Amino acid sequence: MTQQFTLAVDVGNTRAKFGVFETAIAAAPQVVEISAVRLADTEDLAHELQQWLTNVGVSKIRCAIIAGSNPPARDSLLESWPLANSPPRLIESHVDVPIEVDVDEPARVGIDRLLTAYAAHRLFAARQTAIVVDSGTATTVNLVTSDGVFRGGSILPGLRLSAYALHDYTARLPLINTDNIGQPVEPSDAPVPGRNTDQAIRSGLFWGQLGAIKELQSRLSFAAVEQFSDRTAPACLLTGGGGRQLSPYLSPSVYIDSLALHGLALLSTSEKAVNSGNRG
Ligand SMILES: Nc1ncnc2c1ncn2[C@@H]1O[C@H](COP(=O)(O)OP(=O)(O)O)[C@@H](O)[C@H]1O
Ligand SMILES: CC(C)(COP(=O)(O)O)[C@@H](O)C(=O)NCCC(=O)O
Ligand SMILES: [K+]
Repeated sequence: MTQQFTLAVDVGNTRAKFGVFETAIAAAPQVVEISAVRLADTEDLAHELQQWLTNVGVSKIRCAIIAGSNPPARDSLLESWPLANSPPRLIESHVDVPIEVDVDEPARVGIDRLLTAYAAHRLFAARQTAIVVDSGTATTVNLVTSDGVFRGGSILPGLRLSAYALHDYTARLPLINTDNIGQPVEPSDAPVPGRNTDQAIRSGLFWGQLGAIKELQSRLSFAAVEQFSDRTAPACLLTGGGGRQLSPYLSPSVYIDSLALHGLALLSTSEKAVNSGNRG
């Protein structure tokens, strides 16, 4: 069995996610390290990546693979790619992801949505309907039927974006900080009924986001049966920077840190990547 370390990079609209995986043909990629850098906090992603690899002590990257919903930031990282011996394979288009895409315009679907759908079906919900929730800059709630076909989904503003929208487009609403990666939200953090503006926004944003996701989950579960005759019990997979906050309230659901990276790591074990010469 060929064993190797794969570097996967997913450049989102808020954060770039870095992952090192142990990958082997015909085996699920194993996480070695995952990290994320806020784009607003760095001028030089390439330097951050290099620094991170040094810190985690992974010196022998055998192949690198990159994608992202934020092409300008992705491209600036590509231009100053720090690993001369491991030029990254770019996953840019739906034709690079081995998943059938049943929507009007497959080319317009965010590559992050396809990668999470692919990882969900191949790694976490192989014989089930999968509902994939990515709580990122935007929140996306997507359907993958048990035959592994991406059926589309819904896009709504994410928690942070919604907080900014309330502040930026009103005269009197304060900017509420919703950032809380890794910490579950307690009901006391978002009290209902809110007794002041701060609490009203907090509870509106959090329970509203949660309610929207639940409604979409229920509609997608119904659509799986009614439109696609898919009667398997749906699995709900949750990822993204807001995922951990939402996860306790979306049960049963499984939270997976940076699910798109898992999709990239899995892709790196496919024939095309193995033969592409991306070896350090
Ligand atoms: N410290 C934080 N900084 C930024 N976003 C955070 C933080 N904590 C939680 N979040 C949530 O994570 C979301 C961004 O998730 P992320 O996975 O980084 O998105 P993207 O894939 O779009 O880059 C924000 O909208 C916000 O709701
Ligand atoms: C919806 C998204 C902005 C989500 O990106 P993210 O918030 O995770 O950075 C991205 O998937 C995107 O730009 N999609 C293009 C339109 C579509 O998926 O149909
Ligand atoms: K994303």
